[in-house]
Amino acid sequence: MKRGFLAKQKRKPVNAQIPIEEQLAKLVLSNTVEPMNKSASSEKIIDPHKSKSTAQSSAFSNLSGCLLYVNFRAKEPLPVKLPIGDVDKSLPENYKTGKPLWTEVPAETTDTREGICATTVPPQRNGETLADNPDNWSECIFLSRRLKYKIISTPGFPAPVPRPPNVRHRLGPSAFGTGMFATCDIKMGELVMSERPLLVTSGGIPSLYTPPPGDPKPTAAQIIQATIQEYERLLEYSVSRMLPENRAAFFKLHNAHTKDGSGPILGRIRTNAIGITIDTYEQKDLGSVRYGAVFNEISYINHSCVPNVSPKFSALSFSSRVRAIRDIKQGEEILISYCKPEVSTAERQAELKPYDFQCTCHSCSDPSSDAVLWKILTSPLAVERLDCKHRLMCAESWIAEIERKGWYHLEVYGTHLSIAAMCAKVLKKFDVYHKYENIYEAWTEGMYGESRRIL
Ligand SMILES: C[S@@+](CC[C@H](N)C(=O)[O-])C[C@H]1O[C@@H](n2cnc3c(N)ncnc32)[C@H](O)[C@@H]1O
Repeated sequence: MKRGFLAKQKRKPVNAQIPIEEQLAKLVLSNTVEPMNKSASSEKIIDPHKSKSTAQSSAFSNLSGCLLYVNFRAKEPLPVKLPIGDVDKSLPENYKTGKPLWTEVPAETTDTREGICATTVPPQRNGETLADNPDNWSECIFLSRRLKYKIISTPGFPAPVPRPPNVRHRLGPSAFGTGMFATCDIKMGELVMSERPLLVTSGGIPSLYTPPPGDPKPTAAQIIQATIQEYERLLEYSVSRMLPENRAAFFKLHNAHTKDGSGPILGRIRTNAIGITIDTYEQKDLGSVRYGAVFNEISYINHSCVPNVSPKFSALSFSSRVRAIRDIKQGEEILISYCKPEVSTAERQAELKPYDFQCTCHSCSDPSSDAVLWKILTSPLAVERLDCKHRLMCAESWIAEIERKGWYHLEVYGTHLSIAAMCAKVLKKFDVYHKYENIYEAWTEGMYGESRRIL
């Protein structure tokens, strides 16, 4: 429990010695709502255990494109908010677009150098259409050419996009525009649908605009606007590589960013992209990096702070699987959370601002929900000192409370399921043990895309 109002927020010190304009000149544009760390933006291989926990903690975070990162000389990048709403869109005086800073990477690349690239995953050969590959292709902007090589050289790549045995979802009108709905009852852990993204964009865009020497000093806001413009050019190139039906599907998506300087492509990314973790296999190491993905169908899933599904990305099939984290009834709307789960109502509402709506879910509407959330998040500590019998009773009452609230997206639900199962085993209540073990396995399948056993 390191996030949200439980966390002792360590604010990164702003480097006072370096003027903001200079810091902004080395701008890194991030799409994810989570601060990108150095390992993510440089695609460094990271500890697989750590990468697992990152994947878990970010299972629900959507991508709002609400942060800019300034890669100034200090060690940690400084996050700066991307503009939202009706803002001054003036550009630096004498602003001209520069030379493109990206390269195109051939289909079966073995290029492992650093550098921004626009590429297609899986490799698409000249003239291939959806009839040749119904699983589709993703246009990608990677911060290093090495990432594509790592993905396509993973043994077993590309695995087919997994499908449920029958179609379990449809798109249709919802209270929030278009949404996704269940076409049959779906059990906790089951696959609702899966899909390869239309577009995958880097978590960070380094220094796409630098004011020419001798030019009048631009303001911080002008540098942000120029960077957004440069980024849109790269995005235009990537979108121009799409199959026409994919491009049409992309431009059909909602754009909540029409007044803040975002171009039509960045605006759609900020409205519709979902944070994904790309885990790749290279020699004996797992590399894990954060990107953002826009989908033909998954991007129509609306938000609730009380979601009923979790999307999880697999690099092997290069697709996201949407699984139920609780039983879903036929006709129910499928909902994900665009914000972090374990934070207060005010923090969630602030995170949702770039999507341009006010959440009215029952957690947001209930003034007592923050206090209950706090109690639930700290509850495993309270049961720690109890004997097995009372620990089981307490864990069961927290499980019931979480289920009443519908907060299956909280990791603490899994904690209490495993506490209850382990206590029941010690007390030789094997029917109770199996009950919680089964729920735990189905729930982990839904939450993390893999069924985990209680050890
Ligand atoms: C990723 S899109 C979802 C699909 C969208 N409903 C559509 O018709 O294209 C995100 C947008 O959907 C709307 N939306 C999603 N969840 C919402 C909610 N809980 N309440 C109100 N509007 C919501 C907002 O306009 C938001 O910017």
